[in-house]
Amino acid sequence: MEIPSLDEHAHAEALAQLDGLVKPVGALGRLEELAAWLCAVHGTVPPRPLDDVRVVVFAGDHGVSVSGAVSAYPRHLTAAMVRVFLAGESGVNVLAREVGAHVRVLDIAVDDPLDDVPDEVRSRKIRRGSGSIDVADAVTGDEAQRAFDAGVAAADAEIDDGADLLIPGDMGIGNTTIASALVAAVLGLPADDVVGTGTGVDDEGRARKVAVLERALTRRAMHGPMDTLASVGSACAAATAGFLVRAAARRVPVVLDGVFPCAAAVLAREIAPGAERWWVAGHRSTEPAQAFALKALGLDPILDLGLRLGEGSGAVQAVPLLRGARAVLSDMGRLADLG
Ligand SMILES: O=C(O)c1ccc[n+]([C@@H]2O[C@H](COP(=O)([O-])O)[C@@H](O)[C@H]2O)c1
Ligand SMILES: Cc1cc2nc[nH]c2cc1C
Repeated sequence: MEIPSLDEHAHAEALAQLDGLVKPVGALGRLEELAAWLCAVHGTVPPRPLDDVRVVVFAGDHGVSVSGAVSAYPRHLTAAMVRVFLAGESGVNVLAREVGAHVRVLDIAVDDPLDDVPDEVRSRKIRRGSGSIDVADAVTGDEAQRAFDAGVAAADAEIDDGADLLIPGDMGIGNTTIASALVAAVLGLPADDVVGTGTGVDDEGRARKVAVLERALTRRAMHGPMDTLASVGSACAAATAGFLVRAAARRVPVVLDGVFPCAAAVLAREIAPGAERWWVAGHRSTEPAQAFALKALGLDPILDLGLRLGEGSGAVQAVPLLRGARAVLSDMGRLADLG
């Protein structure tokens, strides 16, 4: 998929106009950078409003959680949380409402039956029951590709429906182990450096996660990003990567959230170099793998609130700052007009 360049002319013009606003040069700090980035994304100064913000939560289970040893919570919570998203009562639902963002949940690979949820939630389902990455591939190469394509289609659906800004969210017990494995595999990092405590495992739980990664990373050679997604990733990671690449290809900005979407972003960047220019990092999670992923992507998180919920919850909190950055360029007075 071809990734367009950002508009460098609009970026330079934005920086020049920012310097001329009624404030000391540079006084709006990071907001100025974000304003210029939005101009480069939209190719206009000021950028367009970000009215229609959409979170798509990719929900799925991971074979690695079957043993119950890598998460502080039982795997059945993945399916249960899908119903919570649909009821509008999850953390991201509540926070998204505050900023007027829409939340959709997609069952990509939830293991427990979800026969009671609307068909559209399951319309992009890839499979149930994935491999535990320490002993087997998570999914087949064909499933990884189909999941990637499902993510592409999910982005297309939101963009065709008028989305101005996209946020990939995640829900999946055990997915911090998967995210860490992906980051370690692509960046060549030791397991012990990338593994965190996820939902809150103790030292022994963390040591089990490290052992899983060590086995997963040496189990077999991986040949390219799609093979890595199949081997130590998951259908959800592949779908998130597809979503990210498509947003960039269609010039729609993305706010990245915590460790899982950021790990998927590292893979997406391998698949489509340059796509990362269309993304900003919404917040810094507590997971070390997210810090490595952001560094590799060259992204500096907007917020640092100690969040580790996932779902897209941190990214939605950055939306008012992006809107503020746009408003500065659009509505502030100019020094030159002071006389
Ligand atoms: O976004 C993060 O950085 C983050 C950090 C820790 C946990 N989570 C969420 O918690 C779940 C994964 O945690 P775990 O311990 O089961 O691997 C999954 O549903 C994630 O959305 C998310
Ligand atoms: C309750 C709960 C909600 C979540 N949201 C994202 N990950 C989660 C993990 C748990 C355990």
